[in-house]
Amino acid sequence: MEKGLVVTQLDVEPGECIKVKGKIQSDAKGFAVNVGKDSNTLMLHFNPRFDCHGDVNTIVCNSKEDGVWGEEDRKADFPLQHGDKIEICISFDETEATVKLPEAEFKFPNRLGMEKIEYLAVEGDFKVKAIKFS
Ligand SMILES: CCCO[C@@H]1O[C@H](CO)[C@@H](O[C@@H]2O[C@H](CO)[C@H](O)[C@H](OCc3cn(Cc4ccccc4)nn3)[C@H]2O)[C@H](O)[C@H]1NC(C)=O
Repeated sequence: MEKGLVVTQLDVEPGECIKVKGKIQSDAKGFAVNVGKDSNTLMLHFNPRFDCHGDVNTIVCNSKEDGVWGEEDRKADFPLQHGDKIEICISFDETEATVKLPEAEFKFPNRLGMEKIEYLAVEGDFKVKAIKFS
């Protein structure tokens, strides 16, 4: 399977923002935005599922430590639609990560106590248009 976008060697600190602008494919089954240290150590796996892994219209968040997934956190809201052009803004502090979407905001605990984000990956049915760090 083709990999999506991967950015390494980042140094994103608490309070700073990672902005990923793009389009959800019109036939999207799901996509994921991963941030953390590397692919095996994730502060946040933000995974909107339109219809995959047995979930329909569900946002699943999780962490990954040394390659092992943590406990999933399923969000109540699903403010996304096929074909949406959106900007996803991810920031964090010592206690939690925040994901801001155009019409919703989600929190996820900083379970690993990460003090910087060095890795960003976007996978699945999301076409990245731009990335901005602010
Ligand atoms: C009930 C017993 C089985 O539980 C199921 O176990 C599955 C395997 O662990 C869980 O699915 C995994 O959940 C992880 C988060 O907790 C990740 O989402 C795993 O996917 C990683 C991944 C990303 N990608 C790239 C990608 C991402 C998005 C769309 C297309 C490709 N390929 N594999 C995904 O395979 C799935 O969320 C879980 N379902 C439940 C309800 O717990």
